[in-house]
This record gives sequence, C-alpha cells and structure tokens, in this order.
Amino acid sequence: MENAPEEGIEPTTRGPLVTDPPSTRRNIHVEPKARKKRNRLEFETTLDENASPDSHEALGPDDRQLRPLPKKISHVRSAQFVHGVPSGAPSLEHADQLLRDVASNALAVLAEGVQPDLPDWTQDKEHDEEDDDPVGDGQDEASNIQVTTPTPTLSKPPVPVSPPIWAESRQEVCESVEYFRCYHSGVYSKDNIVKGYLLGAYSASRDVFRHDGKLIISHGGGKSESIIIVRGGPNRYQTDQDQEASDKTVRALLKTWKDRRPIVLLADDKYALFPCDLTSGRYTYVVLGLYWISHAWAECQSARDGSGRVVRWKFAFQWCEGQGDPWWLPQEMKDTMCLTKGLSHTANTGGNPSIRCDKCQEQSPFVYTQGWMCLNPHCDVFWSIDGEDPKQLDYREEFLSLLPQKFERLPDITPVRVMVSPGGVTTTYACSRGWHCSKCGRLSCRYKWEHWECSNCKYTHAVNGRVRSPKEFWHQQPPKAFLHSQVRKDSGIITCRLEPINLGGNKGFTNRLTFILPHGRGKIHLILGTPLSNRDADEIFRLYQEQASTGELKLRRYPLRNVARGLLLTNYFSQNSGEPYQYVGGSGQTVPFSEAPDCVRRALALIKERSSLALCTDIPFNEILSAGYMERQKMSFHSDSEKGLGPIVGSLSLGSAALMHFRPHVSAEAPKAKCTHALTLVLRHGDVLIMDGDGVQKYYEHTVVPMNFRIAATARCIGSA
Ligand SMILES: O=C(O)CCC(=O)C(=O)O
Repeated sequence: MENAPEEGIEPTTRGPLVTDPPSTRRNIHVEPKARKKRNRLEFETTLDENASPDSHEALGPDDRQLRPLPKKISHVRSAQFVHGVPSGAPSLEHADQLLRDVASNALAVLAEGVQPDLPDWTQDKEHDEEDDDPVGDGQDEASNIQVTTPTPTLSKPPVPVSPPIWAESRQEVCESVEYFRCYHSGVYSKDNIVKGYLLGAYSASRDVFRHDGKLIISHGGGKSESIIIVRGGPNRYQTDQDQEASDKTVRALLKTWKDRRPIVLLADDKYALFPCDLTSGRYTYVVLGLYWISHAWAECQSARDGSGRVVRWKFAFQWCEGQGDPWWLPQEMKDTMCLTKGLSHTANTGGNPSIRCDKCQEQSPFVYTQGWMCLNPHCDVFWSIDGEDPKQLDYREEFLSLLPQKFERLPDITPVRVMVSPGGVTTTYACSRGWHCSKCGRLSCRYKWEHWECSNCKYTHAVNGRVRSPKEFWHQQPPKAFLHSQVRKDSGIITCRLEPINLGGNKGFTNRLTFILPHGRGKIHLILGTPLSNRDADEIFRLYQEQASTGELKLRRYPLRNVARGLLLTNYFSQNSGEPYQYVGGSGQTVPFSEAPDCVRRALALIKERSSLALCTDIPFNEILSAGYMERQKMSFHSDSEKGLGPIVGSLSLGSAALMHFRPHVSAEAPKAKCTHALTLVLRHGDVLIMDGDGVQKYYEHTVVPMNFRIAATARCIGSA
C-alpha cells in the first residue's frame, strides 16, 4: 500500500491557504498630490484613568469593507454521481433477497429494541469547519509554504522551568487543545472569533516582545509570499498580497479585538523574539498564555519580490492579568515583579491618543515617534507623514505601555482529560483526541488504543469501556441515497448482476456484487454479510475489541511521514500480522501469525473462506493489516501498490458502516478536476471486499471513511508478485 502522492503540508506559522489570483493584488502608491497636502489633524485623546481597552479603539474594521466570504467548496460532489448502470439489472429475486436482508436487519434491531443514539460524523453539520485535515486528500485543497528565510536564533538561555503546556509536533497541539486546531495557518478561528495565535519564525519588522512578554506585537492574516503546492499539478508561486480587513483571518482578528476576547498565544521554537531557547528541551511548541488584543492597525511593508509595497495588519497582544506571571520568567524576576506590581508596567497609560484623519474621517492610533499618520488602507493619505512615505519608524514608548484591563473570569487553558466514557463507549471522538500530561506538561496524541500515554514521560491514563455490539450500527444510513454502491456514469465501470453464493453449512446464502473496471484493469467484488452468516464476524468483532483494549492486539497510530515540524501520525490505529508489510509503521512492527492474537487469525480464516467461495479459488493470503477507527477517523486515499504485493487484496469490515471511494490516480493525464469518485461502496459489518487485479491499485486509489467505530482486517499476499 502506498500513500497518495503527497501534498506539501508544511505547517506554516503565518497565513491560511492563499488562493486569490495575483491580479487581486493592490500595492500602495501614494499619489504625490496627496502627499503634498498636509492633513488637518484633529486630536481626540481618548485615554483616561479608568479607560477600558474599548475606549482606546482607534481604527476599527470598517464594516462597509466587509464582504461575504466565498462559500467553502464542498467536498461532496454527489451531484456528479448517478446510480450505477448495471450491465444486466439484478433479477427480481435477487433484489428481493437484498430487501429481505435489509428488512431482517431492521426487524432484529426492533426486536432487540436497540436504537442507540449514534453520532455520525460524516453527516455532522456541526463538525468543526476549521479543524484542518492534516493529511488532506487534496480534493480541493492546496497548501502553502512560506519561503522567507527564518530569523537565525541567537544564543539564548534555556527555559527556567518546563513549560506548563508544550508539544513536539503540531499534530499534538491540534489534537489536544481546543484553541489551536489548524495545521496550515498561524491563526485559529471558529465562528469568526480567534481562539489561538501561533508566533513562529516569520517575524516582520517592528514585531515586538516587551514587558517580559506581556506585550507582543505581531503581524497576522496570511497572504505572504509562498509556494502553493498543488496535488498532481505544478506548484504555484504566490506573491505577497495586500491584506484586507475583510480577509477571513484579519476579519476574525479584528472582531476578537473589538469584542475584547481573550485568546491563547502559542510560540514555536523558531520564534526569534522569545527570550529562552526552546530547542534545548524539545519544546517545539509552547503555550504562552492568555492575551487580549489591545491594538490593531494596518501598516505598509515592502513586498518581498521588490515589486512595491503591501498592506499588512499588525496586532498588539497584551497579557491577561489574573493568570499569574509568565512561566518563562526566572523566579528572581517574578519575586521582583511581586514587589513592584502595579508600578512597573502600567506607569504610562495616558499617552495613546486616537486621531481622526481629515481626509477619511477614520481614527488611527498614534503609533510611531516620527509622527501620526492615517492608518486606514483605503484613505488617500494612508501611510504618509506630512505627505512623505515614512523612511524609518519606531514605536512611541506610550504606545508600548500596558493598558488597564479587567477580565471577570478567564478560561482555563489546560486541556481537560477524558474521565468518564458516556455509556461505556471508549471510541468516541473525544477518546481519539490527544491529552495533556499533568506530570510533565507534554501534549500527546492518542497513539495507543488501550490507553493514553505521554510521549515524554510515559505516564498513562486509561478509561474503561464496554464491548460494542454490531447491532448498535445496523440502523446506520449512508449519507447518499443508495443501498450498496454508486458508480459514476462516465467512469466506464460496469456493475454486474448480483450473484448468489452458498456459504455452506447452516450459514445460508449471501450475494456477491461485482464491478468490472474499464480496459481490463480488474474487478472489485463485495460479498455481503447477512444476519445469519455474520455469527463469525460478530465473534471476531468482540474479540478484536477485547484484545485491543487489553493491549494483546497492539493497535497503534504510526507515523505517516516526517513533516518539517515533527511526526504526523495516521488518522487510524493499526497492527500488522503475518508477513512484514512496509507501509504502516515499517515492517519491524509486524507480528508473525504464530504470535498474533485470535481476532487476527480468525479474521484471516473468514476472509480466506469467503474469497475462495466468491472467486472459486484459494488465495494464499499471508498478511493481515488490522485497522481500528474511532469516531471521525479514516484512511485517506492510497493504493496498495507496495512492491511484491500479490494482485488480490481482501478485507473484512466489522462494526460501523463505512464508505469506500475509488478514484483514478491523480496524474498529469487525469487532472484534479476529473478525479472525483468513480465508485463508492457501502461496507457494512460482515462484508468482505475483494480488489482483484494489479490494475485496481495501479490505476485507482481508495479511501475508507467509517461512519463510526469500525474495525477492518485487510489481507494481502506478500512476496507473491
Ligand atoms: O477497509 C478499510 O478500513 C481500509 C482497508 C484498506 O484500504 C487498506 O488496508 O489498505
């Protein structure tokens, strides 16, 4: 199995995905006429002793500039699908059999009175839109990498204490805290409110770390020079562009500033202004604490390609009092601060006038010692002092002073640990998330099935659950209106008539659905489970759960690949048995069948039995990859095309239903737009799927998206190709 061709998922510290065409760029050139004309300045000093941050507001986001965001491109392209076109429609009796299967499932559900309230994340409209997919199937996405050279790290002292919340990889952060869940941007917002802001390598002129970090000035909002790596196509170069108050990230930052909401600041070990060396302790990401935005204003900067200037928004973040002193301060400094509290940093609170521009009538803060200037990017006299472009700018000391503030109640930023499992279910989304180690502060992904374990000090935390029954998933309806499959009309795939299979003994009959791929590329068979034939599958499902929860079956999330900032783990748990299989975890993680738990051996036997009945020949499967999916986990697009693999792959589905999508490989010949799902199958408990032929892997890739908790056992023939 080979992972899908990789997109460049280089988590950047600044800037969301940039997709605006370069033509939208608007470099600022102040007309000489406007420069000569001197503004009539109207001073409106807004500060007083009791001033709240609101009363300092000088340059607010102009609501008239706000435009609706473009609608998010939907990943669901159901409109392009039509029902499969069978080469011969199923006979009435086969259709009848299918209906009877479905009806008997439904009756069994009713008889048991099992109608659990199962969340189905594939249909969950509330699913967090901004929770980026780190792997990214690349349907509609491109990632950008900033190309700015990072500021060299000067020699700094090590951190005086272990940071209270830290991580080695971005995935650990995104999976463990609620306030930073994006892989591609330095600003995480939800519902137009910024929750977290990451300070990283790409500092700009006039970025500031003052008052021991109680005042931080940074630039936010993306649109910087970057390389956009497009899956299956040539990379694109993105020039620096103007930021607009209406850009998604800037807009959210401005709203958060206006609402005076606390946000969490994080820093990575490349943030040059941080006073301590974070690399000394593998502290790649640290949570600094809660801040609020005390000022927001627009600046001009030279475009990196030398083609003019671009507008950049700057934000001043001030430490929220009431959360103690910053953890990175040495104890002596904290002691001194205690003595001088209230004196040192708030000495000057009265010198921050807002000034109204006589040209645009907007107020701008008095930021720079060189003089006041209008900071409304839409004003003719934006960024000019006395009609001249400012050459050098320094902040006014008054502007950098800490402002009075009052927060009634600050949120707790330490991630909460999952303590109880609702209804004894330990495969919920919450259970798949990372956690915070109370012993050493490290954030870790949930990488072991049987419990949470700190990746640093190995401290563990377990939650007891119960074994789930397949009946809990019978009522599931796939989100699309079809029973077993959907074939795209122009895919060339032929759906064959249903074939009955005698399962022998007292197991009765089932049906086989076969799809013939075009140009002799192979076949895909779906052998349906039935209530009668599923007794083995039910037992295997139970065994899998028991043996995984005790750790006898070592289900793990293995590194998918090394990204620049730490490991990226798969979004499912797995374990390989039998012959070594390179793809997941490397072949070293394989357990020989003689040592494999019962669940694996029984799954292998069932797959062998069903595939030999369906294909009328014995398949020498000698490897099983067991995959465990908690809610919202999935296996991204890939193909099983590792060298030495035999042409037949068979898999057994257990637990929740899943959608399996096939699409042609993305290549220069098959541009991205055409690579929609050619075939979608619904895999249910007890179903066995067979991919038959090299061409299935060579010309197609597949993904599996379970609707809820699911186990799959996939068998291959290794070393037989
Ligand atoms: O059925 C599943 O969950 C995924 C199987 C699969 O694609 C694989 O193991 O390669």
